[in-house]
Amino acid sequence: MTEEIKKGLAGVVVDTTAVSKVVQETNSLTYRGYPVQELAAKCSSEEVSYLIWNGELPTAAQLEEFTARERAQRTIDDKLVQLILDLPKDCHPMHVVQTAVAYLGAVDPDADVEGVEANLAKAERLYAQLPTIVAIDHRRRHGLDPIAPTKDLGYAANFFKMVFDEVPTEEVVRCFDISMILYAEHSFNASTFTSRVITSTTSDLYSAVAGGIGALKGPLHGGANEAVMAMLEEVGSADKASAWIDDALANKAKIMGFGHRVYKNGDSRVPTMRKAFENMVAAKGATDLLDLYNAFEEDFVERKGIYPNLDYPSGPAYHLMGFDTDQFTPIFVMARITGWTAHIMEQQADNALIRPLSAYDGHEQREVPEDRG
Ligand SMILES: CC(=O)SCCNC(=O)CCNC(=O)[C@H](O)C(C)(C)COP(=O)(O)OP(=O)(O)OC[C@H]1O[C@@H](n2cnc3c(N)ncnc32)[C@H](O)[C@@H]1OP(=O)(O)O
Ligand SMILES: O=C([O-])CC(=O)C(=O)O
Repeated sequence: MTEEIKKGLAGVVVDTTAVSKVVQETNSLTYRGYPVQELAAKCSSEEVSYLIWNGELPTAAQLEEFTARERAQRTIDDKLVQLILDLPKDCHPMHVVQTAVAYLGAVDPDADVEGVEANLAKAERLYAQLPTIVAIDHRRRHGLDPIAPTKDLGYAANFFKMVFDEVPTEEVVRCFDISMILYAEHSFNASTFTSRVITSTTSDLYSAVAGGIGALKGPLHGGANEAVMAMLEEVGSADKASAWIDDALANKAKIMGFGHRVYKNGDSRVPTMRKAFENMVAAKGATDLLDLYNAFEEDFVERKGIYPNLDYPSGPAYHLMGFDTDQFTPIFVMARITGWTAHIMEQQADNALIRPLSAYDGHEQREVPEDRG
């Protein structure tokens, strides 16, 4: 029998989803039917998370209840704080986030309770606590004590306060919030699919999220926002972009922040995030970085016809917000927790074990030799 191999599952439709729709032909993305650009223009990231989980935008009363629940759950227990503080300072922050999620699963007596109600409660708790986890990890690496979350600030502003002990201008907070909206969900990407595979075995939500974190870490996926910044720093300035690209292409390197499995003519989210990045450039007076960003993009697109993905503008935007490069992907986790958990609930509601086939190309069957030398 000759099987057709779909390497990387490219082009394979494996299930249905009502969470979001990515349309390659029109470069469009909708969450529960709403265009992501409109959500970014008109909503807070909290409203968008509510939408992704519940299928509808919240009313004012629903939003008030949801944000009150979120704010009330931000504090993490002292044992988890200590666990984070005890991890090696030079480990990747994604390992810290993954360890913290595994811990939260270990101490949740309802970890294995299935169903939307139980899983939504866990999803909301993770959403509320991930910023606290990321902030503590940032501060310990700088030799600083944790800063407790405050109930008086919104999701994004509270995160800045916990990381930097100050809240930047409203404009900077809004740029960050927009990145949270754009990163929240993207159909069957590698990390969401990983979470769905784990859920399909009837494993628990924490295990599925921890698996998603592992998949997101890789530079071909979420890790690209860190790799973009490292690359731009290595290039140095706009006038060096062309020669750097020459070298990279001669070495057959993948250029980080460009290309996408689904979008071949540009990522639906890039124009919105690019605008947010430009706002950050204006706020920080970082025109050199914008010049480099533009020169690099123009040169690479002209040569290869491969367009930037969301990680290209978000990496330098986070840099200008003051975050360390190796915290960019944990910040992505803070946003994507919403999408992952919505998919976990969707998978659980109509489950089939995900188990594809493979074509064998190893040794012919053979006998184990008696004499093995
Ligand atoms: C939030 C996110 O996860 S968005 C994705 C973030 N990842 C990155 O930015 C990493 C860089 N990009 C890539 O590696 C790829 O574009 C991926 C992994 C995102 C998508 O890959 P695929 O859909 O498998 O595309 P594929 O690898 O088949 O690319 C098709 C061709 O374009 C080339 N190509 C695609 N992206 C790039 C790139 N960034 N740099 C150089 N060449 C590229 C490939 O080498 C390939 O060329 P070939 O046909 O001569 O072999
Ligand atoms: O959809 C993908 O393959 C990757 C991506 O852009 C995302 O997860 O946001």
